[in-house]
Amino acid sequence: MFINCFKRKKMKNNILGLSLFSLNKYIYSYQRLNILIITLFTFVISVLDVIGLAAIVPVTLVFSDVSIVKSNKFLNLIFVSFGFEDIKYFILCLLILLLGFFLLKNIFASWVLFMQSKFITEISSNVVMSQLDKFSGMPLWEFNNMGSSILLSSTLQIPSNYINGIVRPLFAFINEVMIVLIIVLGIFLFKPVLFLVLLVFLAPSVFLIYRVFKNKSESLGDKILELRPVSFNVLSNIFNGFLELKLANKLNMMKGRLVENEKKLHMLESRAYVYQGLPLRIIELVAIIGLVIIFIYGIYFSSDPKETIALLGLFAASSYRLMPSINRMLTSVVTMKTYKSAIDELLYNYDNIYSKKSISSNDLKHKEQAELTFESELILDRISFSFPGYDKNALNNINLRIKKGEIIGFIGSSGSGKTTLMNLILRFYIENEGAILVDGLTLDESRTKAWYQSVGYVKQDTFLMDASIRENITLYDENIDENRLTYAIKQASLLSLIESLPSGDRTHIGEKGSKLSGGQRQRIGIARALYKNANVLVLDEATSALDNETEREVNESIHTLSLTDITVLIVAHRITTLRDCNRIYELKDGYIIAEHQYNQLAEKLLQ
Ligand SMILES: Nc1ncnc2c1ncn2[C@@H]1O[C@H](COP(=O)(O)OP(=O)(O)OP(=O)(O)O)[C@@H](O)[C@H]1O
Repeated sequence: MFINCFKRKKMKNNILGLSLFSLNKYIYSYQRLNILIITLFTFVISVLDVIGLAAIVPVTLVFSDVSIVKSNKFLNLIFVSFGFEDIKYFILCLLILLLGFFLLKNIFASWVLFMQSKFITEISSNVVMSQLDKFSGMPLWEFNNMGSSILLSSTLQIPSNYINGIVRPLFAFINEVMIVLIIVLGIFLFKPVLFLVLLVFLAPSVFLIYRVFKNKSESLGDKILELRPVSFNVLSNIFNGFLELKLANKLNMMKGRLVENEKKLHMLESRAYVYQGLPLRIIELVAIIGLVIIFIYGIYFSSDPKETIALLGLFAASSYRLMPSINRMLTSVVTMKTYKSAIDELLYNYDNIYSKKSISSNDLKHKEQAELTFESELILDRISFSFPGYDKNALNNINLRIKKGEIIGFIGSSGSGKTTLMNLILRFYIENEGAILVDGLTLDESRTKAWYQSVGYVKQDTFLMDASIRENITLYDENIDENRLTYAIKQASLLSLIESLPSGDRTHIGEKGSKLSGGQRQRIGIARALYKNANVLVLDEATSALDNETEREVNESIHTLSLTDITVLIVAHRITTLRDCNRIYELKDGYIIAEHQYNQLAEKLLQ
């Protein structure tokens, strides 16, 4: 569940609350015990840290005045109980004990750090998976509108920003807060005067540093997040339009835009880096001012110089330990502020995009799925559809009755609604009015998953991977059904091609099928649908970009399909593609305006 606006406003400025809230979303119930154990161990380390700090005091006391071993009750008890005779040997043993303690403490602390990093890696996988789920559940038009640069940034860059800019600093902050609190509590109990000195010097300066840097960091983070997709976008344009840009002599201009944007980004990142280092410098200065003030107090106001020296020693020791911790605390919060926008991107963007006009895969996960077979007919009953935000319908009152095994063609001028109609049949879009029925059953959310399994889709630019032919047909099926593969290859008229290749169907086809002709690519798309055992095959503009010879090859595949019981819906600009159709519907402005037979239509067009 995502938080409502009220909570959102309240949390908006509280980076710690917001970070904890967001983290909660990405920790699954079985991982909660881990986080408890890690927090407990972190607490133990903090206590050990304070013990280590406190242990330095008796050792330095013994060094400054050896007679303390006898006069101090506690030290004397150890000295006598363990049968020590030589004070020097006793001090040596104390030092070895101290060393051993620090060694073990630091080994344990490193192990906990390792556990923590492992846990953060798990969270990072959860974040990426959750982002991918979001996009795979997106309505088609939103997905297309988004563009690949946003997709890249949202699934790779933003999760990485979130982990490195929010989760790691949050864990570091929690570690340091525990240490600081325990040290401060120890000082309060042991030396209230020192506690007061720390309170007067360190607390206000820490607060001031935080106030100064937090807003600067947040605005820096926002700017960085804005600029990052710009670089992705320019790069993607350079990649996709390499040829055209080169011919138009615009490649250098594009490179310039990329470099300019990266320069701005690096400047912002450098500033963020400086902001992260500054607090330590300021805290160090404040600590030195504290030392000077204790000195002045000792010289002018104290009657007991020993007390001043002890106070100075303790102040120096605790500042020495507290300074890095306070610095890390501040740096963590400043970093979290810098990357706050990553939380906004993860939690709030793309969450409310699911409209009723599309079924998202998230919806399907939660809906009980029913079986569906297609044995008789597919009916489109008074279908109307408009895109969100558009008043005009893209489709109006579409009525169709398609029998199993029929081949149906769709023609019409550009923008008449052919692709929209196919997207409705494929259930990428959902009608505003009317219904689609398969064998009398309404194609609602409960039957969408089963329907996805029975339809195949071949577009003009068939999706092809840089893999072998068989991998492209089976889409990396782990248990390939060889009989079905052979059937699909034959029906899609790919057999002669495969037989001519030295590695047969194991031949790699290059990026986007660059080693194949247009017709061969389309036929791989058809074979894929056949391998999937699709009952319905949608060919959208599958032959419009092909030359006559390759079009003939694809048409041959369509003809072979017409002899099977597969239902084929063909959207075409080329009339010859529709030769095997039982009927051809003509669309205009979202209406079906005519029904044709191939021969009549061909004659009409020839006249
Ligand atoms: N994502 C979208 N958002 C808003 N309107 C859209 C969207 N996609 C298509 N349309 C509009 O819907 C109408 C039908 O478009 P569609 O793509 O279905 O036409 P088409 O007949 O397939 O055209 P073509 O032959 O050029 O592919 C057009 O007016 C188009 O502008």
